[in-house]
Amino acid sequence: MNLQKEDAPDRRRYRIALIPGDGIGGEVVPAARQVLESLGLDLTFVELAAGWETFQREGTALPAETLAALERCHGALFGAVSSPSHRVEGYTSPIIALRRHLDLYANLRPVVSAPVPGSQPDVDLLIVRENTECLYVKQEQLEDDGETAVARRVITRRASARIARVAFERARARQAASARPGRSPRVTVVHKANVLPLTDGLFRETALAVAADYPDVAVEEQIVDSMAYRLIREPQRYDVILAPNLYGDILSDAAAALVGGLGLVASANVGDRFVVAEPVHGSAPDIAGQGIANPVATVRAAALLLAALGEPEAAGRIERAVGRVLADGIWTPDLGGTARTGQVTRAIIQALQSS
Ligand SMILES: NC(=O)c1ccc[n+]([C@@H]2O[C@H](COP(=O)([O-])OP(=O)(O)OC[C@H]3O[C@@H](n4cnc5c(N)ncnc54)[C@H](O)[C@@H]3O)[C@@H](O)[C@H]2O)c1
Ligand SMILES: O=C(O)CC[C@H](C(=O)O)[C@@H](O)C(=O)O
Repeated sequence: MNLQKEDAPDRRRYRIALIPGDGIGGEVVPAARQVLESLGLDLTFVELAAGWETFQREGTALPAETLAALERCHGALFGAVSSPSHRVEGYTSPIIALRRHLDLYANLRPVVSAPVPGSQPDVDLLIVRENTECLYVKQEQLEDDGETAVARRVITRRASARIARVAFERARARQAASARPGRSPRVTVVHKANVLPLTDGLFRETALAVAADYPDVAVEEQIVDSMAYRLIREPQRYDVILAPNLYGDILSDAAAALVGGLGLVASANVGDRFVVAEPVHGSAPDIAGQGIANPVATVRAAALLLAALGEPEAAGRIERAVGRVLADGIWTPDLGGTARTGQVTRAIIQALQSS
């Protein structure tokens, strides 16, 4: 008997947390939810609070109920939060807190050419960003004189080794999936060990030691400033870029600019037991509330979430539908178009249904 997937006894159910957050998070997460709902998978959604507005309402940016509810979910889709650029007593970025709390130690950010204005051709790279330490331990202090501020930057061999393994494993997997036909897999280790030989030196040394276990994957190293330069000059030469937390943060926004912008680029925060997918962009206060946010990055984040949950086929369907909509020129203003968030979302759902 040929069972429809919906009738199959082994059909898996997923409980997915949605955390819209602030600003355009409240526009692009509902858009991605509609796309997920149109797939015919067995998904239930739980909407959870976090962010600046939550902080103003409840005195915490990441309520205990949100953390407790996440325990009962298979994975989460996060929108974006508005973190203030000045110190606010009691506020801490919920996405940074979630990464550490859930030990989501790998931040995976695929950057791929798109059929949109401003995208470089033939870019297909993956930024593998360490996601738990570096300056993100957030241990800052103002000295007694009030004139000097100090931040602690932590790099450990353990975290460097586990993120390096992720990078080399992904390089292998990308090769197997022929992400870059005819080219050998390669990991570029980013650091600033010429100036920071202890912290970045440890990251570099650990990554190069892990490389020895992957003789089939080429390894090279690149100092972060020249990495920024070469990334923009010749993005096509890169495959997997392995970076400590802050360098990975900065390089991923720069890389997004090479393929059509922040409206298109997604990421998955992955640990051994949980995944939180999110767009690379923030809450975009400059366009929030206007209905013109590009939903593609968050829709792609939903695809990364499904892939991480073990539904690569559904993830591939979403990616192909997004590709078709972009190729058809259905673009929000960030891409030079006039489409609104809802139009792009409906076009993606239509493309899914006709596939
Ligand atoms: N993971 C997160 O929650 C996250 C990530 C980055 C920034 N932030 C926060 O977001 C806030 C705003 O930061 P920012 O302005 O520096 O960066 P941003 O990423 O929010 O915006 C940068 C620029 O890109 C544009 N943009 C971003 N996403 C877009 C989309 N989907 N469609 C169309 N245009 C888009 C914005 O309009 C803006 O011009 C800050 O408070 C910051 O702390 C949060
Ligand atoms: O603004 C925040 O609360 C977090 C921003 C966040 C980061 O990792 O620094 C963002 O830049 C990102 O790349 O996810």
